[in-house]
Amino acid sequence: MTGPDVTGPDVTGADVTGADVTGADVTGADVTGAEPLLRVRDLRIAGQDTELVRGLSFEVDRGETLAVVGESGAGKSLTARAVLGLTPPGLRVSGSVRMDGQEFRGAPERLYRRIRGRLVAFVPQDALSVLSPVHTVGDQLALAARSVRRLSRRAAGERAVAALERAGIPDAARRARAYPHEFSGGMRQRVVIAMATVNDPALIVADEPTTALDPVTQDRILRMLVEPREGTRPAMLLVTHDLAVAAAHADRVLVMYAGRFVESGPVGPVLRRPRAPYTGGLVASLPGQLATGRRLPSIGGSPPRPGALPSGCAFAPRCPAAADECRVREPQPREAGDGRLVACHRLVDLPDPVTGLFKERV
Ligand SMILES: Nc1ncnc2c1ncn2[C@@H]1O[C@H](COP(=O)(O)OP(=O)(O)OP(=O)(O)O)[C@@H](O)[C@H]1O
Repeated sequence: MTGPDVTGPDVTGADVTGADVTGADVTGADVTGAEPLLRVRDLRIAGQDTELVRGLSFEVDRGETLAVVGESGAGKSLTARAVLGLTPPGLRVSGSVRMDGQEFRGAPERLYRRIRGRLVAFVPQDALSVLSPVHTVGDQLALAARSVRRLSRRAAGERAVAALERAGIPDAARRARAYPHEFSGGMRQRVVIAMATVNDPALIVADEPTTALDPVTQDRILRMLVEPREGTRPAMLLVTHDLAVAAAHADRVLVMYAGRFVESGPVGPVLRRPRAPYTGGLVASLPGQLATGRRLPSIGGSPPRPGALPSGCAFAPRCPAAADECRVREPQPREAGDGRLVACHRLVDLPDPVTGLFKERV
């Protein structure tokens, strides 16, 4: 199925200028093996009279973790939800969301229900809330397995136990008959991982799944979510406000600001040598920078409300490098080498990295 918007002009829209991004396969209906697992093009999510996500394009390859970072309100969660077909009611979504070569944006809910679990699984912010208190853990896992596969009760039960075992729950066959409240906090988290992985999804969408947990537990859960199964590692779209989590778990990072694309690329280079001033500001305010004895720099001000965006680049009012052009036109993503895309008018004349711009700010 190929939605009309895949071939429409919106998909190759003006805000994606890099040759790789508008590559030949963007408009082609032919799906080749080279297509990434997830390809989002010109995603727009609008409320009553404000655009909340504004023309976002990105890709996630098989087995790769992409962290989506940015301050509160950047549109990270809405983007994740749009990928899952779970955008809150009342919001309008346009653009293209292709998974495994198939267009899903605008697909009927019954199609999305089928792919959620089988192709893509969701681990929400309040991950523990996905567990029902009135059913045994084994029944819940078996139900999740049967919702996407034709399985006998027995086979689904076996799949449930195998998922619990893989998630590190000892004596899984017996524990499958217990209710969530009978598990300790740590074991309940493992049950959630079993739920997310019971159908071997190719992509896991995780929205700040571990924010409330201590760093060691956080680290373990994120690793377990993408543990290879039968030699294949699931891909992950990881929404986080924590750059340290992104650095530890992601292969690539996508930085968002006020619903827009700011910068993307391999996580090490982007965080070590940010090129967009906004990324530079985020990196400069990492607590780790304190260890060097510098004052903690920060980006002055706060992000604009969706209904009160400035003209031009939304970051310009907070940007120490903003020029006249920045207050007039929104920058489009441009190739910046090393698999990097950067949306900044001043890309070519700013220091590389841009972190220094923020050193003297408090
Ligand atoms: N259902 C909704 N109706 C109207 N506006 C919404 C709705 N959901 C989110 N928004 C607005 O959309 C913008 C982006 O929200 P989103 O939750 O995606 O941000 P975020 O980057 O995930 O932030 P956080 O890190 O705080 O979760 C915010 O301004 C938010 O207030």
